[in-house]
Amino acid sequence: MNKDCENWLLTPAAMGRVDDAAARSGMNSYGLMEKAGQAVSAAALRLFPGARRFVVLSGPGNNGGDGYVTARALSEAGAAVSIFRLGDPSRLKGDAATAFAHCLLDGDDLDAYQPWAGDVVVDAIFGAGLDRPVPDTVRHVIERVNVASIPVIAVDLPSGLDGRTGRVLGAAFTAVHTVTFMTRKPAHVLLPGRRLCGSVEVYDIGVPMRIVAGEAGCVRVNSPSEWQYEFPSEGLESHKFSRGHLTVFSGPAAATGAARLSAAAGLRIGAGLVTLASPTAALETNAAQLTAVMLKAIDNPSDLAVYLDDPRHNAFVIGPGFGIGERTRAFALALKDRLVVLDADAITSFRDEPNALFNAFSGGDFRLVLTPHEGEFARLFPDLATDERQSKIERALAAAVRAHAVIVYKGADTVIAAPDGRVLVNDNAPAWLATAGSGDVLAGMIGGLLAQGMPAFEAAAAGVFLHGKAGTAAGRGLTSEHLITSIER
Ligand SMILES: NC(=O)C1=CN([C@@H]2O[C@H](COP(=O)(O)OP(=O)(O)OC[C@H]3O[C@@H](n4cnc5c(N)ncnc54)[C@H](OP(=O)(O)O)[C@@H]3O)[C@@H](O)[C@H]2O)[C@@H](O)CC1
Ligand SMILES: Nc1ncnc2c1ncn2[C@@H]1O[C@H](COP(=O)(O)OP(=O)(O)O)[C@@H](O)[C@H]1O
Ligand SMILES: [K+]
Repeated sequence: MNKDCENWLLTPAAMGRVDDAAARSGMNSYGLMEKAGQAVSAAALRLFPGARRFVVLSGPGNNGGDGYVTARALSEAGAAVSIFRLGDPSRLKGDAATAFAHCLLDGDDLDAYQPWAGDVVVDAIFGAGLDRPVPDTVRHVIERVNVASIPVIAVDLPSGLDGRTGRVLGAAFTAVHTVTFMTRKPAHVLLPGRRLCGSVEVYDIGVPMRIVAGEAGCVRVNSPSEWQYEFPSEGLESHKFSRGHLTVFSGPAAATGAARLSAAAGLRIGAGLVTLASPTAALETNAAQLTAVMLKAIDNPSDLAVYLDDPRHNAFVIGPGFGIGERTRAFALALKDRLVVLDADAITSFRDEPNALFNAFSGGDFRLVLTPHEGEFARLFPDLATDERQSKIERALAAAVRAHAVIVYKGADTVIAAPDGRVLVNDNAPAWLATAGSGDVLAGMIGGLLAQGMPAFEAAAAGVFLHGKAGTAAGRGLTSEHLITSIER
């Protein structure tokens, strides 16, 4: 993959504009299609050297054009190839018509394809141009291929997948491998798309980088290069006070564990000091289980006001196990001038009056990080959550703008969005992070990075990435306690 653009995500519409600009620049656009098809052919031969037959399914647009180039290249390499077409090939236009004309193999209608054992399907029916549910002919061929367990290599995207949202339009192939061009698209990283793509190969077909960069925007895949420049580094001059002071609010005596997980994670990610602010009634329970984390009794907003008199208490996590209601809202609003991660119960507490929260944090730099999972997101942003037209990226961004906050919209495909338009999609989280308390650990990690002076967007992105990395290092069967000890900065 080209290093310049390995994290970029372009929507199909943006990639369409790239194609147009490349053609206007005087490039030979058929040459791009030729390279695309050659790359797919090479991948097919590399991955399935023992295939009895490659079956190329070619559609009515340029994705189908890529398919005709692939079929020709496979045949020239000596492989057995059959082509099945959607639509009348005499109606192909432009480069796809040229690719068809250069491919001298006979083909048949898509309906006629009956899978044989030993087939490998090259799916070139639809790519970026799919804009409505697939027709029945395609749905039926997908079903036949699935039933026969035929491996599929997808060209650009598995047919049926919406490149912008990662959703399935009617039905979609499940590929073992997808070859896409220049950059990944949102559907390669958003669910369910990511699961349907198999391994994703990004092939540079030679569109000049300046043209791709012109459409790249601020939506990327989360990786250290997106936040490393702000990552805190301790030096010889550091002391614990210079590394920030994170405060995590504990719930009542019967619900203290979640906050302790956040606090321990905040310490582990490098905050110099971490205090657990606990109701007096839960002090003993907490004290029995804390060592490096400090403890402070805070029962009500006036205790909190006194605590906030010390400006060194710079970052806060509120929500894990804290309880839902008026007291939670009062605590959260009292923190409006500090760096805050608002998670779990604290999110739910604003279900009926989200604007009270958004308004409190609306002025100045963004300093609020909201970490909702799917259900919590729907409580704060019900209209966005139910808008089927928008992708998870678009929803997170709209929420960030509305809340004047960094949004960490959690899941296996966590999206991190800032009000200024930056968005990162995370793809390194293992499925075994779906365990009790793992979100509490994440909130503490982000809080610990905020305490050390990392700006909110970068802290959120780094927290999510390092959480995924820690989960991978901990391995299957991890518990949240083990996750914390696996955190590496
Ligand atoms: N990125 C790059 O640099 C390069 C990209 N390249 C390739 O181009 C691909 C994009 O090509 P594309 O724009 O022609 O779109 P594509 O996916 O072939 O589909 C459009 C056709 O499908 C039809 N159609 C759509 N939905 C339908 C439905 N539900 N049911 C039935 N029909 C439906 C639609 O018909 P219409 O809507 O006009 O009726 C139209 O005929 C891209 O994925 C990549 O593989 C390379 O060649 C090299 C350079
Ligand atoms: N299937 C999955 N694959 C990868 N990461 C996941 C998956 N399910 C959940 N996660 C991650 O695990 C964490 C769970 O957080 P949350 O739902 O708040 O759990 P809890 O409330 O138990 O702490 C989030 O960071 C989320 O992104
Ligand atoms: K395809």
